[in-house]
Amino acid sequence: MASVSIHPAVDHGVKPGKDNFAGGTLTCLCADKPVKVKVGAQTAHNHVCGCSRCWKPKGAVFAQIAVVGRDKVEVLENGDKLAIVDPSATIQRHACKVCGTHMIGRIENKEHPFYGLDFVHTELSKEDGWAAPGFAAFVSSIIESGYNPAGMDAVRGRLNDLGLPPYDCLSPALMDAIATHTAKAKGTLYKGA
Ligand SMILES: N[C@@H](CCC(=O)N[C@@H](CSCO)C(=O)NCC(=O)O)C(=O)O
Ligand SMILES: [Zn+2]
Ligand SMILES: [Zn+2]
Repeated sequence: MASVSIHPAVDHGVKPGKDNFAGGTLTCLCADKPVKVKVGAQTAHNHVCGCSRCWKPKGAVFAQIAVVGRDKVEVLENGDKLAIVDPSATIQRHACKVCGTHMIGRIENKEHPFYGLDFVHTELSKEDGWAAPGFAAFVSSIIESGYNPAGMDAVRGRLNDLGLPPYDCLSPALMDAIATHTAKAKGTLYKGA
Protein backbone atom coordinates (compact mmCIF):
# COMPACT_ATOMS: atom_id res chain seq x y z
CA MET A 1 0.00 0.00 0.00
CA ALA A 2 1.29 3.48 -0.85
CA SER A 3 2.33 5.41 2.25
CA VAL A 4 0.31 8.39 3.39
CA SER A 5 1.37 11.57 1.65
CA ILE A 6 2.43 14.44 3.95
CA HIS A 7 4.39 17.04 1.95
CA PRO A 8 6.69 16.64 -1.09
CA ALA A 9 9.75 17.77 0.93
CA VAL A 10 9.41 14.83 3.36
CA ASP A 11 7.48 12.13 1.49
CA HIS A 12 10.71 10.43 0.40
CA GLY A 13 12.40 10.88 3.78
CA VAL A 14 13.49 13.94 5.74
CA LYS A 15 16.68 15.43 4.31
CA PRO A 16 19.15 16.69 6.90
CA GLY A 17 20.25 20.34 6.79
CA LYS A 18 23.85 21.42 6.30
CA ASP A 19 26.16 22.94 8.91
CA ASN A 20 27.17 26.53 8.23
CA PHE A 21 24.33 26.99 5.74
CA ALA A 22 23.75 30.72 5.40
CA GLY A 23 20.36 30.98 3.64
CA GLY A 24 19.08 31.54 0.14
CA THR A 25 16.35 33.05 -1.99
CA LEU A 26 12.67 32.09 -1.95
CA THR A 27 10.85 32.42 -5.27
CA CYS A 28 7.07 32.32 -5.74
CA LEU A 29 5.52 30.01 -8.32
CA CYS A 30 4.83 32.65 -11.00
CA ALA A 31 6.55 31.97 -14.34
CA ASP A 32 6.44 35.70 -15.07
CA LYS A 33 7.93 38.29 -12.69
CA PRO A 34 8.18 36.00 -9.65
CA VAL A 35 8.41 37.50 -6.18
CA LYS A 36 11.88 36.90 -4.74
CA VAL A 37 12.66 37.06 -1.04
CA LYS A 38 16.13 36.76 0.44
CA VAL A 39 16.46 34.80 3.69
CA GLY A 40 19.98 35.58 4.88
CA ALA A 41 20.38 32.92 7.58
CA GLN A 42 19.64 29.30 8.44
CA THR A 43 16.10 28.80 9.77
CA ALA A 44 14.99 27.37 13.14
CA HIS A 45 12.06 25.26 14.38
CA ASN A 46 11.26 23.92 10.92
CA HIS A 47 8.15 21.75 11.05
CA VAL A 48 5.27 20.47 9.01
CA CYS A 49 2.01 22.19 9.94
CA GLY A 50 -1.49 20.86 9.40
CA CYS A 51 -3.30 24.11 10.16
CA SER A 52 -5.65 25.58 7.59
CA ARG A 53 -3.84 28.94 7.48
CA CYS A 54 -0.35 27.92 6.39
CA TRP A 55 0.34 27.75 2.66
CA LYS A 56 0.65 24.25 1.20
CA PRO A 57 1.97 23.27 -2.22
CA LYS A 58 -0.78 21.90 -4.50
CA GLY A 59 -1.93 18.49 -3.27
CA ALA A 60 0.07 18.57 -0.01
CA VAL A 61 -1.72 17.69 3.22
CA PHE A 62 0.72 19.65 5.39
CA ALA A 63 2.66 22.87 5.00
CA GLN A 64 6.37 23.01 5.80
CA ILE A 65 7.27 26.12 7.75
CA ALA A 66 10.23 27.49 9.73
CA VAL A 67 11.24 30.73 11.41
CA VAL A 68 14.10 33.17 10.90
CA GLY A 69 14.91 36.61 12.33
CA ARG A 70 12.91 39.28 10.52
CA ASP A 71 16.07 41.33 10.07
CA LYS A 72 17.36 38.52 7.82
CA VAL A 73 14.37 38.69 5.45
CA GLU A 74 14.33 41.07 2.50
CA VAL A 75 12.07 41.34 -0.55
CA LEU A 76 14.39 41.40 -3.55
CA GLU A 77 12.05 41.51 -6.55
CA ASN A 78 8.40 42.13 -7.45
CA GLY A 79 7.30 43.02 -3.93
CA ASP A 80 4.39 44.95 -5.49
CA LYS A 81 2.74 41.55 -6.08
CA LEU A 82 2.53 40.84 -2.34
CA ALA A 83 -0.59 41.38 -0.22
CA ILE A 84 -1.45 40.39 3.34
CA VAL A 85 -3.91 37.46 3.32
CA ASP A 86 -5.60 38.30 6.64
CA PRO A 87 -4.44 41.47 8.41
CA SER A 88 -6.23 40.37 11.61
CA ALA A 89 -4.26 37.10 11.91
CA THR A 90 -1.41 36.80 14.42
CA ILE A 91 0.89 35.78 11.61
CA GLN A 92 0.41 38.21 8.73
CA ARG A 93 1.02 36.17 5.63
CA HIS A 94 2.36 38.18 2.72
CA ALA A 95 1.25 36.20 -0.34
CA CYS A 96 1.73 36.61 -4.08
CA LYS A 97 -1.54 37.99 -5.45
CA VAL A 98 -1.06 36.04 -8.70
CA CYS A 99 0.02 32.51 -7.66
CA GLY A 100 -1.13 32.60 -4.02
CA THR A 101 2.20 31.46 -2.54
CA HIS A 102 2.87 32.76 0.96
CA MET A 103 6.31 34.39 0.92
CA ILE A 104 6.64 35.87 4.44
CA GLY A 105 4.60 35.31 7.61
CA ARG A 106 5.26 38.27 9.89
CA ILE A 107 4.22 38.96 13.48
CA GLU A 108 3.65 42.67 14.10
CA ASN A 109 2.44 42.35 17.71
CA LYS A 110 5.46 43.26 19.83
CA GLU A 111 4.01 41.41 22.85
CA HIS A 112 3.81 38.09 20.98
CA PRO A 113 6.30 35.41 22.12
CA PHE A 114 7.54 35.00 18.53
CA TYR A 115 7.83 38.72 17.77
CA GLY A 116 11.01 39.29 15.75
CA LEU A 117 10.68 36.03 13.85
CA ASP A 118 9.27 35.62 10.35
CA PHE A 119 7.72 32.38 9.09
CA VAL A 120 9.03 31.09 5.75
CA HIS A 121 8.60 28.07 3.46
CA THR A 122 12.15 27.07 2.56
CA GLU A 123 11.08 24.63 -0.16
CA LEU A 124 10.59 27.76 -2.28
CA SER A 125 14.36 28.04 -2.54
CA LYS A 126 16.61 26.00 -4.80
CA GLU A 127 19.52 26.16 -2.36
CA ASP A 128 20.35 22.94 -0.57
CA GLY A 129 21.07 22.83 3.19
CA TRP A 130 18.05 24.35 4.94
CA ALA A 131 17.34 22.97 8.43
CA ALA A 132 15.23 19.82 8.31
CA PRO A 133 11.75 19.74 9.83
CA GLY A 134 11.74 18.19 13.32
CA PHE A 135 8.09 17.71 14.26
CA ALA A 136 4.52 17.95 13.00
CA ALA A 137 2.26 20.68 14.41
CA PHE A 138 -1.54 21.09 14.37
CA VAL A 139 -1.98 17.56 13.04
CA SER A 140 -5.67 17.24 13.98
CA SER A 141 -6.30 20.51 12.06
CA ILE A 142 -5.95 18.75 8.67
CA ILE A 143 -9.51 17.53 9.29
CA GLU A 144 -10.64 21.18 9.09
CA SER A 145 -9.33 21.30 5.51
CA GLY A 146 -11.28 18.19 4.52
CA TYR A 147 -9.00 15.27 5.51
CA ASN A 148 -10.88 12.06 6.35
CA PRO A 149 -10.90 11.75 10.18
CA ALA A 150 -10.69 7.97 9.78
CA GLY A 151 -7.21 8.37 8.29
CA MET A 152 -5.64 10.09 11.29
CA ASP A 153 -3.98 7.01 12.81
CA ALA A 154 -2.25 6.37 9.49
CA VAL A 155 -1.14 10.02 9.24
CA ARG A 156 0.31 10.02 12.76
CA GLY A 157 1.96 6.65 12.10
CA ARG A 158 3.61 7.98 8.94
CA LEU A 159 4.77 11.15 10.73
CA ASN A 160 6.33 9.04 13.49
CA ASP A 161 8.03 6.83 10.88
CA LEU A 162 9.48 9.96 9.25
CA GLY A 163 10.86 11.15 12.62
CA LEU A 164 8.34 13.98 12.81
CA PRO A 165 6.57 13.47 16.15
CA PRO A 166 2.93 14.56 15.76
CA TYR A 167 1.38 17.20 18.03
CA ASP A 168 -2.02 18.85 17.86
CA CYS A 169 -0.54 22.26 18.74
CA LEU A 170 3.16 23.20 18.53
CA SER A 171 5.97 21.00 19.95
CA PRO A 172 6.39 20.77 23.76
CA ALA A 173 9.56 22.92 23.55
CA LEU A 174 7.71 25.70 21.71
CA MET A 175 4.61 25.45 23.92
CA ASP A 176 6.88 25.72 26.99
CA ALA A 177 8.61 28.77 25.48
CA ILE A 178 5.22 30.42 24.84
CA ALA A 179 3.99 29.64 28.38
CA THR A 180 7.25 30.97 29.87
CA HIS A 181 6.79 34.22 27.94
CA THR A 182 3.17 34.46 29.15
CA ALA A 183 4.15 33.73 32.77
CA LYS A 184 6.82 36.48 32.61
CA ALA A 185 4.25 38.94 31.24
CA LYS A 186 1.79 37.99 34.01
CA GLY A 187 4.46 38.06 36.73
CA THR A 188 3.81 34.43 37.59
CA LEU A 189 7.05 32.90 36.33
CA TYR A 190 8.59 30.37 38.74
CA LYS A 191 11.33 32.06 40.76
CA GLY A 192 12.57 29.09 42.77
CA ALA A 193 11.88 28.06 46.33
N1 LIG B 1 -7.18 24.71 13.89
C1 LIG B 1 -6.69 25.98 13.36
C2 LIG B 1 -5.31 26.21 13.92
C3 LIG B 1 -4.63 27.44 13.37
C4 LIG B 1 -3.40 27.83 14.18
O1 LIG B 1 -3.54 28.13 15.37
N2 LIG B 1 -2.19 27.82 13.54
C5 LIG B 1 -0.99 28.11 14.31
C6 LIG B 1 0.23 27.51 13.67
S1 LIG B 1 0.82 28.21 12.18
C7 LIG B 1 2.49 27.75 12.08
O2 LIG B 1 2.88 26.68 12.81
C8 LIG B 1 -0.81 29.58 14.56
O3 LIG B 1 0.04 29.98 15.33
N3 LIG B 1 -1.58 30.40 13.91
C9 LIG B 1 -1.55 31.86 14.07
C10 LIG B 1 -1.93 32.48 12.75
O4 LIG B 1 -2.14 31.72 11.80
O5 LIG B 1 -1.97 33.71 12.64
C11 LIG B 1 -6.68 25.91 11.84
O6 LIG B 1 -6.40 24.86 11.29
O7 LIG B 1 -6.93 26.96 11.21
ZN1 LIG C 1 3.59 34.43 -7.66
ZN1 LIG D 1 0.20 26.52 10.39
